[in-house]
Amino acid sequence: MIPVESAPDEEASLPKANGQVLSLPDSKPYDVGGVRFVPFDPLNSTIDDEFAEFRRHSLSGSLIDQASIGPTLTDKALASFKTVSISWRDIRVSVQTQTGGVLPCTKKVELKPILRGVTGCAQPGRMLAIMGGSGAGKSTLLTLLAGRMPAGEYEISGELLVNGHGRHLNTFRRITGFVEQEDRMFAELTVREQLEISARCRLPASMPLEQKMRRVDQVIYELGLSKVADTKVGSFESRGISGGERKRVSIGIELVTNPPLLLLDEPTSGLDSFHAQAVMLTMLRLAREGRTIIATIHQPRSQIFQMFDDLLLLSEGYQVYLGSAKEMVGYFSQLGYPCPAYYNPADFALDLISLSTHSKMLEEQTRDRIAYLEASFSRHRKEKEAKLDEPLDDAMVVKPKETPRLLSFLTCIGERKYSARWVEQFVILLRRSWDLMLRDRANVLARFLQILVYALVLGLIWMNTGRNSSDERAVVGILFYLIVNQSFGAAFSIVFTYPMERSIVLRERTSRTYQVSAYFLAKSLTELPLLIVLVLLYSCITYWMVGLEPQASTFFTFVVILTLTAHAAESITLLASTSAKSPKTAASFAAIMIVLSLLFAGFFIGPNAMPVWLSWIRFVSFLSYAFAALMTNQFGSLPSSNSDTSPMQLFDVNSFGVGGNIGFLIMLDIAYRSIAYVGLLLNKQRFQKSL
Ligand SMILES: Nc1ncnc2c1ncn2[C@@H]1O[C@H](COP(=O)(O)OP(=O)(O)OP(=O)(O)O)[C@@H](O)[C@H]1O
Repeated sequence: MIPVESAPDEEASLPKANGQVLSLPDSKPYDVGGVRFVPFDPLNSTIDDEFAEFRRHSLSGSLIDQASIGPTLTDKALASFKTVSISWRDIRVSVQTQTGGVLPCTKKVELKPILRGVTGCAQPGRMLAIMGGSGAGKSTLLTLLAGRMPAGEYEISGELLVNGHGRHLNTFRRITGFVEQEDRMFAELTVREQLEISARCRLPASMPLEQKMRRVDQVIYELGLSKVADTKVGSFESRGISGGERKRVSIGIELVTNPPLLLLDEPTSGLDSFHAQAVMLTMLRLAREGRTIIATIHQPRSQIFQMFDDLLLLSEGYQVYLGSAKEMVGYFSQLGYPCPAYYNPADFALDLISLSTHSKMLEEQTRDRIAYLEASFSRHRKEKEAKLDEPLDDAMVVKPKETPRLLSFLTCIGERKYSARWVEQFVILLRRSWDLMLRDRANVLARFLQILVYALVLGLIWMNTGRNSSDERAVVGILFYLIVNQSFGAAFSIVFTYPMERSIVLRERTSRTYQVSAYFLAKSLTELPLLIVLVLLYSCITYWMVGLEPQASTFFTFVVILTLTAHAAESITLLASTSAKSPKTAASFAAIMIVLSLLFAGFFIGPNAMPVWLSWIRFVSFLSYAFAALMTNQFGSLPSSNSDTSPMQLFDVNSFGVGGNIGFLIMLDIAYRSIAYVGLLLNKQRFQKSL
């Protein structure tokens, strides 16, 4: 274990010479923060023996008896592996694209190839870089290797093995850390909090909390985040940690579970060269501890390029190189493309394999060159393919050496689908939701201000109206306005909450951090105390200023009805927002539902005057029960001067009484929330089931 208390700071932890951060030597032992690292012997595979390597690692990446495992990895078999090698062969991916006009009959569906036969392998203790120009297919390949290809859109073929076996995608995803290009996390949480949530939810329930926290400390140290551990991550609006630190937090969220295979999509994008180098150095260190690291990367500087062990080059979906990163320049030189002196090999490779569209002539030239490079690589591959069927002798089997720092992988992965128990997930999420709500102080203050303004303006406009018994119609208008006001206030306060969290929640759900039910309940309960306080404040001002029925029991019943109305409005909004993909769509859906509830509440049009085929809407309109409950509460016990013109008669208020209407209101509220929960459950990322 790394002595966390005496952890050196981030810069001190990087190997240096003359003040310059250096790339780590490939195979020599090195010191980091007083700890001696003994890296794996690099396997020094070259393009010439690529297939021998591919074969060896497919069969020997695991340290267990291969014969005891079936063709597809089960959880139990997987847990026996200490390291993971992944190999793929002739991967082809195409996507269906639509061209043509707006009308369905004028549209043409075409199959666009993205990857056209890609082969490779990634081995423990090594870092593989996938490079290529923009649109070459890097992210597609990485996403496919991570087992996260979106369902429906893509056609995929090829072979993919994990430690020599077909993979079970759900299990595979659990042992894989996938760091996306975009950093999706809560701006208001600190670095430590982000990692703690990941550790507490994703490490096994049997692991003591102290050990989980030690793991968080260790990751913070490993990623050089000690100085910013208690700083908020921040966002575009509120400055927090730097871009490089953000990227490392994203990596840390995946790293706390100690995955043996880490895939990173453009981990250096948007970073300055110093931070890019620091991030990649961290990756190299993690690789040398025995992990398998695969990263897509765009135009790395030469120091970063030197850190790669293996390289896979893609051009327009074609594979033009696979092998040792160091051998790449020699390989292209043999093909007649020497790298100029003092040139960054990464720049050289990208210039060589990129399609230029500046002029027709250049495009033709570069296309021919790419075709030649692809054909050369293909020839090379076919020569070696025959060797794959030859039996391997024992001497060829490579077993990674255990280093003092080699972590015991997969001990961190629990046997259950979700590592933490439901109650624990719920408590963690409740705490997070609560913190997020309170830390968004501007929003809480705005909600208080909004309630005060609404209540005071309303009270001033209709001051003492209720005390003037001849003005019963005006009181009805006020009662209806109160519930409409509460409904829209509550709806707009939460309409953006879920859509704004959606991308983070989707990421967390994909990595099986928690169950949706724990998240949903935690989120629902967090809103409740603030809602009650706000309704109470609103009622205290309006009720007495307007001069409604002065008994205490009527007042408290009024508060209960208004609270339930606001809660039901929140539920219907949640229903709209969990089914929508963007805040704008959520707001439109919520507005439609609340306006329909309002139109059929019985204020504008009585039940008998409603068109028969539409009148069913009043039964699912929460405002119709809220309005009837408020009317009965206000007028139910009052002797009317003229029963024909009493407000209860005029508005055809139902005879369920206050209790009955409150009961229906609660039932509708529960129904809306339940549908919202189902919407949330279904609104998830879906992945291809094959490969
Ligand atoms: N769902 C899709 N629909 C249409 N085209 C797609 C789809 N997915 C990928 N592509 C296309 O496939 C090609 C490869 O995309 P990919 O994102 O893998 O490239 P990349 O090498 O990662 O590029 P960059 O470095 O710019 O991110 C691109 O031309 C992209 O437009």
